[in-house]
Amino acid sequence: MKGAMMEAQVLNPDCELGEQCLHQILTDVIEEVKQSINQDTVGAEFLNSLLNAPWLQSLLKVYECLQRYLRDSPTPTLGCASGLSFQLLFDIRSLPGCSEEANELYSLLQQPHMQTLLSAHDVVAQKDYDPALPPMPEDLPDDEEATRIVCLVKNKQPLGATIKRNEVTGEIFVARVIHGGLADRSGLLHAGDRILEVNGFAVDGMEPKEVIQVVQSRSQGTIMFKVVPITTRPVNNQTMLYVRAMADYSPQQDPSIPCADAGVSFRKGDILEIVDQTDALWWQAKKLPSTMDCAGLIPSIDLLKRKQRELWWSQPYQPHICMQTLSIVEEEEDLMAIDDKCVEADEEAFESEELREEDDNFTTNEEGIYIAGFRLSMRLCRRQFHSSTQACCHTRCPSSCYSTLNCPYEEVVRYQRLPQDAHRLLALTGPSGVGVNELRRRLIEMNPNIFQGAVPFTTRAPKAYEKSGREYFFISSEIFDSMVYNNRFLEYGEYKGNLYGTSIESVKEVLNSGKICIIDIEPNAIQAVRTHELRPYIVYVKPPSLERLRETRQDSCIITNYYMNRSFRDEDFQEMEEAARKIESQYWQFFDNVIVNDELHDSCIQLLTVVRKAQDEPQWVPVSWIRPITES
Ligand SMILES: Nc1ncnc2c1ncn2[C@@H]1O[C@H](COP(=O)(O)OP(=O)(O)OP(=O)(O)O)[C@@H](O)[C@H]1O
Repeated sequence: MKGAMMEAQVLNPDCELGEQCLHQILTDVIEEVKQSINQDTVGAEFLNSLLNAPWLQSLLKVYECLQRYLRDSPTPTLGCASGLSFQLLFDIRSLPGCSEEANELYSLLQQPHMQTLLSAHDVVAQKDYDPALPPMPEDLPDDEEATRIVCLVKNKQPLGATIKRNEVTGEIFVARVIHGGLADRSGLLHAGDRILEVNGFAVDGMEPKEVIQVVQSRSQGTIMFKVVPITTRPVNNQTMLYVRAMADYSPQQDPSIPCADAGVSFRKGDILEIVDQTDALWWQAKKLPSTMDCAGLIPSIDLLKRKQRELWWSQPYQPHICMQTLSIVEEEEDLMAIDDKCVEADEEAFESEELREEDDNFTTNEEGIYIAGFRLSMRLCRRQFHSSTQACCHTRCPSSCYSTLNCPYEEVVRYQRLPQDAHRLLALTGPSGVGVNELRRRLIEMNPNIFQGAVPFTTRAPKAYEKSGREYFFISSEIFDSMVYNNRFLEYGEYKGNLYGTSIESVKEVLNSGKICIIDIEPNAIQAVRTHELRPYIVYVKPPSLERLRETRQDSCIITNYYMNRSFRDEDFQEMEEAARKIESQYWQFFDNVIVNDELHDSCIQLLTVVRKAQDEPQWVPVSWIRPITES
């Protein structure tokens, strides 16, 4: 702007900057910009439209006037022009015969516009800007309460306040003012104000419902409240808080909510902006993304915990997944009796299958680059745990088993990975057979320089062709146990007497190398993966409809506990659908993204988009990942 002014000064030498003739300067600048528009410059067009804007022109004119006023600092020649005009009117009227000019002056001074102008002149001249209040009535009783008349102009929006009745006195109070609602924006109604009248109706003794009827009888227009304002208003020192809901909530199904219409319903995984926590039981929040100004009621963390606990106790007892120990798994393995109808693949069979994998290029890509983390034993070991009654939890479990009960809202912040930060771990999960490994493999194959799997650990002996650190890290049972003891595994388990596990170190090694680590995890390992060092982005691979499964998996094969690569059957699809339902009901809140694996090609493209999003776009992540809680 300074540059523009200098330029303008050159254009019009008659205009001195000292005289503040900005308007003239601007006109010259516009002229200059017009010429540059001929050169088809987009920036110049924009500047032209900006400088031509009527509001800017008017503003500058006002500015000039004010500058002139400040410079001249005029003083009024008289302070009571309206008084003088009355005197004149009186004098003219009392003249026996008056000239034409006197008559014209009389009619001019009599005009309301002129009188208002003179009166405004006097206010400015006398600097008498305070409102004139009527004198206080002298017979006011000493105990008279100060009342306030509040007029709100209601449109179709709700008023944004709830009321309650004092059961002893029958008085009606404003219970709460909803953040961002009409009442809140007016700044005139506050929680604790006692309502005396609504639209002229005295409300003392009325039921809250009746009061609301009076309010609602006027859906639009002015609503007048006569209130006794609360004397000590709580200081509003609210800070904005963002949380991820870990439970579902429906105000319509909650008999304890003070006003269901003011409630906000939410589902697991929704992000809520909490704007008011004044009330110990009912907070005010907005569900994001939101275009609404007005917040609504949600249960506070303590109240929601209580509700969750009540619900939990009212449900039939189920042994919790985290209560199982390794010995139980061993028993589970015994339960894996050989089904007459199945041919159980024995160790040898698996070995030969593993060899065949190599031949099939299953773990090497076209360039012969080895892809870690797809070995059958590891996959079968995990699958066995998953399919065996879902009762085992061989995952590092830093949070409590009842984490949802302990923390129905998880505090989150917006996190944008910086280019110099390690990539976020990409963890895929889904029901067995849905295609998690297929998608993962394709992604790594497409771009082995960008994506890499984590090399698992095992206690089994290496085969002749295997290399430690490639297929597996081969370690002793003692070392494996100590790693378990030290919580170094994201998940681990036993298969045919050997232990297998994915360690945090394996994942970190990939991340530290600058690549994107992509792993598949069982849903019950999600909690273990969600740490600030890995900052995982969790993608749920969801099966499409049964119909689409039948259509798309016609030529695909499934690896079951007993069969290698057998064709999908209808019961596999049904099992997959059932497993998906269970996973979604338990873990939905942890999913950052969902891919419905319908057409494989489309799913791969979707996954690539998701990966880019995960690494390059801001995401809501637990606050503890950004500000780790230090233990004292
Ligand atoms: N969208 C798809 N269309 C057709 N076939 C698919 C699709 N996705 C995966 N498949 C095939 O389904 C079979 C099972 O997929 P995959 O092995 O990836 O399952 P998974 O989810 O890893 O399950 P598990 O962990 O139990 O092995 C494979 O033969 C795979 O090629």
